[in-house]
Amino acid sequence: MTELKKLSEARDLMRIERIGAHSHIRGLGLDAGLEARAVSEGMVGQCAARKSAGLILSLIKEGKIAGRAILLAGQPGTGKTTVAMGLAKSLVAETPLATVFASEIFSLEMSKTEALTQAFRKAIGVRIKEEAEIIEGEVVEISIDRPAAVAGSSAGHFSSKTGKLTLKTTDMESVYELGGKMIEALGKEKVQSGDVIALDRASGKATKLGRSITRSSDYDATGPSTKFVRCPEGELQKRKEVVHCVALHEIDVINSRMQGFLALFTGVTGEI
Ligand SMILES: Nc1ncnc2c1ncn2[C@@H]1O[C@H](COP(=O)(O)OP(=O)(O)OP(=O)(O)O)[C@@H](O)[C@H]1O
Repeated sequence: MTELKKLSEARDLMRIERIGAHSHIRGLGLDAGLEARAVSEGMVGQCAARKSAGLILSLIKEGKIAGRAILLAGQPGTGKTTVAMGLAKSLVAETPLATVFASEIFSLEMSKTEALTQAFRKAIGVRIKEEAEIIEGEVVEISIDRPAAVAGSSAGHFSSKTGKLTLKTTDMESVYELGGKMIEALGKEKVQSGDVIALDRASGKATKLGRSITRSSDYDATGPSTKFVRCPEGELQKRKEVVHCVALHEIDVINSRMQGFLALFTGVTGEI
């Protein structure tokens, strides 16, 4: 199920997490008694502030501080944003952390009300559960045809490619026609024969679950990150529950696009 959760990450369609000044923060670094450890989860020192934030954290978890605000005050660069981020990371992994810059509020392009509304909606995350049709199996063969480049189009244009993907489980084997979108997704994941993959037909997402155990002796040069998994059993096509975690602002952005909100769930074409 943990592998399948990966498929549900709709957020990477829209949000790119860049390495920044706060990327090393993974939590508040507190022990079970909410005391701050000297060095933990990317945090160093500032034990009193972290302990206080831990108190707020327990109030949030108990649902006793809804609708209230906390003001952190201090000299520039003393770790106010860091504590806020540690707090967000200590809640569930998908807790959104929205930052607002003064230049966004005092902007000629956007009204102050709009900028603040967006900031609030960026800070509210929702979980959307849906049942998705997933194809899960071991890759027997993958072949991609690259037609000769047409004048005027870029040579590596994905949509002009077609291909075939043979997948098997312990009980069955099937050949699927591949569309441009899925070829791109498989290419990104560097899928090759012997990999066990899960394909989300609707969103055109491919997830590599690992290499099949039966192929473990094929290569002697496998990295430490190579995970060996069993070839799936039963039907290739399965219905699984997928959870999308999105901020209200992201739903607003999708809604303002041509395809609308359904673009989150449905693919553009019927092919996989
Ligand atoms: N306790 C800490 N442990 C580890 N890194 C820290 C800690 N406090 C601050 N930092 C790091 O110091 C830098 C500045 O911290 P931060 O941006 O949180 O300060 P700030 O008070 O929000 O600043 P400003 O007032 O300018 O917004 C960041 O790179 C942050 O990761």
